[in-house]
Amino acid sequence: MAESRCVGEKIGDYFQDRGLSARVLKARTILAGGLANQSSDQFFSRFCELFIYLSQADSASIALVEMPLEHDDKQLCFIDHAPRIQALHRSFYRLQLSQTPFSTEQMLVDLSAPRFAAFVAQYVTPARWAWSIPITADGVTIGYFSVHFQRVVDASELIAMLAPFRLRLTQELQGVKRNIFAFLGQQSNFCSAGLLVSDSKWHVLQVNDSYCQQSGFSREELLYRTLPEIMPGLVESYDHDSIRWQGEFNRTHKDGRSYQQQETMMAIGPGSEPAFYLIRSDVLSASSVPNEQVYQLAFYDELTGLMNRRKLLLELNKAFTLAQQRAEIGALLFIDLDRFKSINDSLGHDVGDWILIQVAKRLANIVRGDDIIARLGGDEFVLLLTQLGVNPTSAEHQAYLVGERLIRDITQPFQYQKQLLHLGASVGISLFPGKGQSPEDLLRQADTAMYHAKSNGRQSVCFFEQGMQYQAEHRLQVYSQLRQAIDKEQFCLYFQPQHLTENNALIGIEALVRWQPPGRALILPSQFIAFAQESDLIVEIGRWVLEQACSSFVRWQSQGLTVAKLSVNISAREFTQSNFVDMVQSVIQETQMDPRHLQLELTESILAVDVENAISKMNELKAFGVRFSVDDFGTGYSSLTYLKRLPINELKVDRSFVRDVPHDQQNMAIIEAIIALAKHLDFQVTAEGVETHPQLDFLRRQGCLCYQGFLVSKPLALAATTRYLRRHQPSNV
Ligand SMILES: Nc1nc2c(ncn2[C@@H]2O[C@H](COP(=O)(O)O[C@H]3[C@@H](O)[C@H](n4cnc5c(=O)[nH]c(N)nc54)O[C@@H]3COP(=O)(O)O)[C@@H](O)[C@H]2O)c(=O)[nH]1
Repeated sequence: MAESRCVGEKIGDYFQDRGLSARVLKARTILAGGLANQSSDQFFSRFCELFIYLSQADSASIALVEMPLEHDDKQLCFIDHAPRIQALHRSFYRLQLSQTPFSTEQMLVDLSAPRFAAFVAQYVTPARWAWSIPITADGVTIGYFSVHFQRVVDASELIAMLAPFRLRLTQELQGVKRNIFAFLGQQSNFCSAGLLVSDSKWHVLQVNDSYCQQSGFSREELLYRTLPEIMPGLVESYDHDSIRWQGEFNRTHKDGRSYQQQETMMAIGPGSEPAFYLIRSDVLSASSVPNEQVYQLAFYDELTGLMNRRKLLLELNKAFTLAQQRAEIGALLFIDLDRFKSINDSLGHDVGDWILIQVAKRLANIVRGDDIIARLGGDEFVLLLTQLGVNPTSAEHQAYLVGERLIRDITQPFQYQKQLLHLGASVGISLFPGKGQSPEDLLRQADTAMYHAKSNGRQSVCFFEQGMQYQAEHRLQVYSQLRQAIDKEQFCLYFQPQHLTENNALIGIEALVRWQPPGRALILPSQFIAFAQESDLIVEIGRWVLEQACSSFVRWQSQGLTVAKLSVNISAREFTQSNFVDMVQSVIQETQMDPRHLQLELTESILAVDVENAISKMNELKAFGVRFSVDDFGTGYSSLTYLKRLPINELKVDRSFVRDVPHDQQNMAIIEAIIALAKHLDFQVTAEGVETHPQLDFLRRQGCLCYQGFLVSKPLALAATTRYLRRHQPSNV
């Protein structure tokens, strides 16, 4: 049998092998460097180019799997491809799609098998091996990455090379899917005009039924070809400077008839360099859809009906010119919703979409006739206020009042079925026209100010100041350094022991992450965790921490070094991921950790966002044996009602309360109250940050079961933890 399928290797297994060869590490480094600053537009082609170079392959492609408009068969859209390899790659992808039960597995195929003979024969130097791996999101295959080789292939090496980039690959593919297919898929069913979408290199990515009927060609015959082949003369005539370009052409039907059609072409996608083009074709004798519809598709957000980024930039240009002519001030308010992501992740995209529509309606109620509202994508909205007068102080004040009002309106709960959903908003404002300021600058400045509003504790309004620009650049720098730290595995774990107050026996250890850049001092979590949380990198870091902590714990157990519990910190972004429970379970399985020893530390704020969802996730893991503690207890907002309903095992008294014991009577009273509450609810209590004997004596007297802190031990590196565990085994104490 010439074909070998790597049966049994599931995606989750790919990450197990940590004994990576120098070649793989070098390839990862080059890929990370080459991809770090790639925009979404360039990402796929750069990825393929680098992968071909590093794996000494012949060709590579990335394809998106999508249900077609007729719902008959799965479609493939080549995101990146060289025309000469299309047929070969396509036949391979089709084969993979037909293997439904194996669709989450990689495939390695010998192309000398008879079934590929017809395709291989078309090439002067056909590849010998084809390797393909699915790209999955939430367990669903959304695309494939495929590489073809002359040489014999080591699939495990390819997987190891790819592993750190899978998440980005998935995210980029999801972005394309959202942009293009949602856009065209929904519109084309009711559009009797022909519609095609091409990428910036003129490859046809999607076409609707009407175009197939007009031209007589099937979708299969049109996809993957180029616009110059299908519509000769169009690209050459197209005026890149016009927003919506139109021309008339004589076309030839598949059956040889010639007919005349009007073709309208416009660029879509963010920024000044469009990623896609939309082409509408109207057979001149029979057009029933108004051009208005095409305009609507290109300039308005499909979900909310608000203007999109492209239209906003056009309006901004107009507003700038007018403001300059009239010497009047305007303001741009950049709005980002707080907690939207948690709701979207936990309650699903339908609820997320519903919320966005409601927010759009509330914003519409705030604005005056001339003001403009746009949705830039995700949970980002923009309000453009014009004609705020000539006095900067007064203009600033008016913009501030609108910002405050919109925060107030958005903060009002949204009633979704029987649930009340709570959102917030952070608002950044930049005034215009400024010296040398372009519409794009204005948008960037308001975005930067919004970021500051968010880091000021959310729900606030912040004006742009020049110094913020430098901070924004700094953030970008930290982001790419953290990204590299993940790819190059520059993190390590420290462990802090936890002891019983009564007899000082060792009861647990808490895993605490550190960042060790080569040749530089160790970086504490306070310097990067908050940033990792904002940028979502925490999801990857968190998984790594859990894997490493569990693996170390299991290794200690196998050496006879026992300790009752391993605590691991979980951040809100990790917990609200829809696959959080699966992720924890798969790490437990991969590392063979006994879940009864694992305690996940969640903060009060995580639990307060969406209690029902938190309860269901925690119960699922509790059934598996996992335990939970509430970290930094007393510093956030805890409703006693939900505390009772959550499957919690332990409360951790925050070290800010312990710090001034025995001098601060108020904090001592709070500690007493927490311990009493825990007793009633049958939770254990661990006090954090214990540094002195009087603090320990006080906690012991109050009946606090466990403590951790510098008094007994600082967090220890791996080898020091092993020695510590050895010293504190019951037999050695
Ligand atoms: N999501 C994740 N968050 C993490 C992870 N690792 C850490 N963190 C978060 O960072 C916070 C700070 O951690 P760290 O700098 O490691 O500080 C810990 C201890 O060093 C410190 N500590 C412990 N005892 C004392 C003491 O006696 N005095 C004193 N001044 N500091 C002390 O407290 C931190 C442990 O606290 P806690 O987690 O609340 O138990 C940390 O709080 C996490 O929120 C991670 O992997 N993922």
